[in-house]
Amino acid sequence: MTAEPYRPRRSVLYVPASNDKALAKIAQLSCDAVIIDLEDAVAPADKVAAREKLPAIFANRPGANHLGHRCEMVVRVNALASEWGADDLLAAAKFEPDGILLSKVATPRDILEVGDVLDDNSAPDSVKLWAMIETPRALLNIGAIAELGRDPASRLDCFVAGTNDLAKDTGVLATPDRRYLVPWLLQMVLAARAGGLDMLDGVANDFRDLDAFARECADATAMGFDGKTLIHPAQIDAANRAFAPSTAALTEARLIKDAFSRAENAGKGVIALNGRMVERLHLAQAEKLLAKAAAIGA
Ligand SMILES: CC(C)(COP(=O)(O)OP(=O)(O)OC[C@H]1O[C@@H](n2cnc3c(N)ncnc32)[C@H](O)[C@@H]1OP(=O)(O)O)[C@@H](O)C(=O)NCCC(=O)NCCSC(=O)C[C@H](O)C(=O)O
Ligand SMILES: [Mg+2]
Repeated sequence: MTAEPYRPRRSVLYVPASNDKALAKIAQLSCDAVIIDLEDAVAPADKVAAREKLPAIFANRPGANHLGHRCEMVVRVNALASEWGADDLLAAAKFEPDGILLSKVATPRDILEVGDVLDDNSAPDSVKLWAMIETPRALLNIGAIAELGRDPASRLDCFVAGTNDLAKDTGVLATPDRRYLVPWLLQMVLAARAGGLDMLDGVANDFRDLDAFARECADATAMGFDGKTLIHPAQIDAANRAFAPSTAALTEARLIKDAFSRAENAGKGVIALNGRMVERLHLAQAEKLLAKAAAIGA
């Protein structure tokens, strides 16, 4: 696997395809990506009409911002086993979204089958697959699913935690501190890293409580998530802040970079910096962080 340039996915907002007012807002939002939802945000009676809005939605695809980033457009389709899934997939693929988010994934086969459909329909390689990790079977199979990320032909690019469905299907209590979900969230991060995938945290349903939301973002950052899925525009700024490198981390990264660039440290694998051991792996980490900060203008 070669390292790809950093693509920010700090804030990823679900927008129900059935909600015209919300759809009209997309161009003004400062989130890194939107997920046009055909799945759980859309009532069964509205599913077909929601899918028929895709041409108009993609006709208004946002352009690049001042840093050259375009808000990614991803479509979440209904489970392939459902009556809508296959048609959703073919309809979404036509608009060459940045990603197609598969709901209720259970096994690697679910990803491979969709990849085959996209290949058969000549979808360009730029159309990636994102997978919801929201079923007990997905969690049990997560290592094998993540392994697909190591093969670019699979198109698998990103995992999204579906904590609402996980709580529903397992009976786990979703407490404000998410203590019973944390082991599974960490397992998702680990698997995503093994497969070279991005990993997005699940949604915070209580969208009016921005203090609780900021705490949840801080926890997600500490757990290693790349960003958070959101349900309301009010959550965007806090997510963008939380998943950006902190000032302290950037200061530390610059110190490490400066130290290794000094003549006396040339060729050294390990140095002492302010009483701490610093290795070249820390330099690589620091350079990655600085590149991330540059990409988001932090
Ligand atoms: C939760 C909501 C139903 C709340 O909507 P509403 O009461 O209309 O909120 P506001 O009045 O505060 O909205 C203010 C304005 O912002 C716009 N808005 C609201 N939400 C969005 C959005 N998601 N994207 C874009 N714009 C949005 C409103 O239209 C208002 O605009 P205006 O009137 O012009 O000022 C609603 O926020 C909502 O529907 N959110 C998304 C819900 C959703 O997509 N759910 C499914 C995904 S979550 C999930 O499935 C998790 C996962 O699968 C799991 O298992 O965990
Ligand atoms: Mg779900």
